[in-house]
Amino acid sequence: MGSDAESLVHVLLVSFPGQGHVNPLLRLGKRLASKGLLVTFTTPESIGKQMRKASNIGDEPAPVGDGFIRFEFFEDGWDEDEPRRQDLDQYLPQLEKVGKVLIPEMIRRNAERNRPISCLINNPFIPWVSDVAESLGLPSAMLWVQSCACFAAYYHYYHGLVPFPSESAMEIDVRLPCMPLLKHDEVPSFLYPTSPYPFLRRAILGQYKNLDKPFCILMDTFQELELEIIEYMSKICPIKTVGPLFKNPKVPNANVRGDFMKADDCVGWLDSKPAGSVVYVSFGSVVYLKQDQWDEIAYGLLNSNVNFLWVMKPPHKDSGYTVLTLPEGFLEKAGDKGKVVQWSPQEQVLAHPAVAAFVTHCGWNSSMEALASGMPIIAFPQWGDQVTDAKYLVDVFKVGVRMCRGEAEDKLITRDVVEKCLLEATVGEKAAEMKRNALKWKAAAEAAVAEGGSSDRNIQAFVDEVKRRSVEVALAKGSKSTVVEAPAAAREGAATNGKVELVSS
Ligand SMILES: O=c1ccn([C@@H]2O[C@H](COP(=O)(O)OP(=O)(O)O)[C@@H](O)[C@H]2O)c(=O)[nH]1
Ligand SMILES: O=C(O)c1ccc(O[C@@H]2O[C@H](CO)[C@@H](O)[C@H](O)[C@H]2O)cc1
Repeated sequence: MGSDAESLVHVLLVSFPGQGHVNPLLRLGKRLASKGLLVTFTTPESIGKQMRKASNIGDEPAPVGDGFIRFEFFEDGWDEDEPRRQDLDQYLPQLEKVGKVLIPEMIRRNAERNRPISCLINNPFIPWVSDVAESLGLPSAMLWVQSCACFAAYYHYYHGLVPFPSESAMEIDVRLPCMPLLKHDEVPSFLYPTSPYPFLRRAILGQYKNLDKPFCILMDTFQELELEIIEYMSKICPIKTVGPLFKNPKVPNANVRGDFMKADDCVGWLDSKPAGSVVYVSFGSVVYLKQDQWDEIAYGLLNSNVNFLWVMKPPHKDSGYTVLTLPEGFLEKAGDKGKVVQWSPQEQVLAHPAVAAFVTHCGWNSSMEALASGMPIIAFPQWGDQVTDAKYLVDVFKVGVRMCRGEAEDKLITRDVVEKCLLEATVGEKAAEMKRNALKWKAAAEAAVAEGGSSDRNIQAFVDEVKRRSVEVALAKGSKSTVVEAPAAAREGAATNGKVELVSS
């Protein structure tokens, strides 16, 4: 490794191996690197292998702005084709067991190679990373990869601060401070007493048991987007909003990506379409719909006569999901009006002028990417935070129409409803109003990440704090200190705590 990289303060990012977790943590890594840190990103080798195959990940540290990012994966102790990886109730304890041994070894190895690690950062589902940090006398931080509203909902549930739906009162609304009233089915669905995903409830709440350990909770949201709830929760927890992380003004083209699958080429096809004529349809990396729902979406797309780009990712062989098919003759009928891919370069798609609207499952990454790209959405949430995100996208941020309320409703959304929503979001006054609102959020997001904006100031303050703590760590360990520049002076300028004014019908 070049001596330049060795002289930098070094942070280790440990990610849960899910696409919706890797993407924001890797984006944070690039942002920290661009501000002059050496960043090592790690996740299990099973995913590392996929990332190396799909993306441009080399063995050497990649320069990003003033710093570098590098990758080091760790074995999770299971055979390559172990099906239990698909069962989080079995996989999370396995990750904890091996991670608690292998991450300290990785840290020791790096120290021996003259690049001592000064801070650990994890994302949800692997809260034991802060135990590892504590046991080694290192500071730790956590990147929350959902909205602050969801963070607040889980926090209030975990501490029993307000009543949530329970077996005896399934349909109660939930009133949380500084948030709109949430109907029972707008609360993160892992908290429903009937949730079929109790392991995901356990996984996400696991972080709250360890919430006193990280010195900072970074969030992929921005001040102006969730102003009141961020201010409220910041009085309780050490929150710093740093989003939208996917917008990195300093290194927009950094070639380091974390896709698990190579994206299919669809930009050429989008280039051939008129501006604002295409609907992009994607349900993220883990949601799978049933075949009858898939068919209704297919016919809704055909009947609406819109151009469409549809992501149809193959399920993991051990996931228990069957491979979805398209109705007979669908592709022929669609002709050049439609394109179906297995995985898309979503950031590029959402930024493309041909795209008019996004049918999304409302995962938080997709939601932030849409908001920050000025893209109206058609909400098709299924579970977890998605149902809360849909509520905010439609009723609070006012950038979307609702196509469904979530998997718990167990309702087939018919082709007529699909068609109606597609047209509502792409043609007429309501569509124009949503686009105006979306463009306001795009501008607000750009201001937040621009030099001196709210997220940029928070990242800079975090980097300064990591550097300050690295000196303490080095002194405590009696080892050679890493070179630390003086903390950047507090930045002035584009900061605003103003609200974004929305157009409302
Ligand atoms: O075809 C696709 C579908 C998704 N994504 C990316 O995968 C992530 C999905 O995260 P999200 O939180 O939206 O949903 P999850 O997959 O975790 O349910 C986002 O960053 C998307 O940009 C992508 O690059 N191509
Ligand atoms: O790999 C899994 O089993 C897995 C991956 C991701 C999951 O949740 C997704 O995470 C996103 C970030 O928290 C969230 O916004 C999205 O809605 C979820 O689908 C769950 C399981």
